[in-house]
Amino acid sequence: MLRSCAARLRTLGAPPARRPGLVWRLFSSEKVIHKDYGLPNPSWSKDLRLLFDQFMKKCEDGSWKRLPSYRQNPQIFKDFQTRFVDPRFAKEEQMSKAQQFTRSFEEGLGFEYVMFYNKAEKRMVCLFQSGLHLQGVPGYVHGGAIATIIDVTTGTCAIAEGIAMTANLNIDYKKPIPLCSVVVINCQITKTEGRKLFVSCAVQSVDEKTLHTEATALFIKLDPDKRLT
Ligand SMILES: CCCCC/C=C\C/C=C\CCCCCCCC(=O)SCCNC(=O)CCNC(=O)[C@H](O)C(C)(C)COP(=O)(O)OP(=O)(O)OC[C@H]1O[C@@H](n2cnc3c(N)ncnc32)[C@H](O)[C@@H]1OP(=O)(O)O
Repeated sequence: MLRSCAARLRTLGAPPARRPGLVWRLFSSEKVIHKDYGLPNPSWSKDLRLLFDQFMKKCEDGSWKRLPSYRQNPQIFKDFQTRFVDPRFAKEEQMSKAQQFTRSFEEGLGFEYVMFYNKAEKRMVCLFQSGLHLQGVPGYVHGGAIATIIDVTTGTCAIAEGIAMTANLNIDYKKPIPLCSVVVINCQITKTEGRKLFVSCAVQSVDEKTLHTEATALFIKLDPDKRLT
């Protein structure tokens, strides 16, 4: 498994394939191309590509939607920044350089993933391939990296309902995740109580035979009249 990961990484010197990105126009003549990281790249294994294709098929009837994914703060957070980020701690110039943690690694070395959302079922599926720089004990993914991708998947599921932050995250690590393997992270909103969103999550192997991790999370929708700090 490790060897096949290394072999894939050797191909990364090749020029990146052209892939669609989001174009944000700042001024009429100025364009910034934002690369969509939720699309296949040369580091993706056969498993990840096969699952990606299966889920893209599920998108054809509109029940599932692939979520694009960018390094910079997504547009949905622009309002968050204005309302909740204290300019004393985060200067505008710094904020323009801020990156989503999970997208800040070199291609193939960190978190390679794509998420699919089913609005009717309030369900999010993340297809996740861990890179060599996410190692914890030798040959396995670090527990903090697993917590991170669970937080991001459950968080994105919650944020689909409105801007929210993690208040609580409980994780049961049942079986270690081999480094460079692909796992399927399945989560769903199970209950909503006022501003509280309860999300359950399971991390399974591609063949669904191994349950690696289970988690529950509580997200709180932010009150626009309350400061965070
Ligand atoms: C398909 C479309 C998708 C669109 C998605 C698009 C883009 C997504 C792109 C990127 C997604 C990135 C996802 C990132 C996810 C990562 C999330 C994080 O990591 S957040 C960082 C970690 N969290 C924090 O730092 C939060 C710190 N805590 C707080 O700031 C506050 O506690 C709070 C969570 C904001 C809540 O504070 P608030 O004052 O608003 O609430 P209250 O305290 O009044 O509580 C309300 C209610 O909740 C109960 N509560 C609060 N905390 C807990 C807890 N820990 N456990 C249990 N219950 C809790 C509290 O008792 C109140 O209950 P009640 O009303 O019944 O009294």
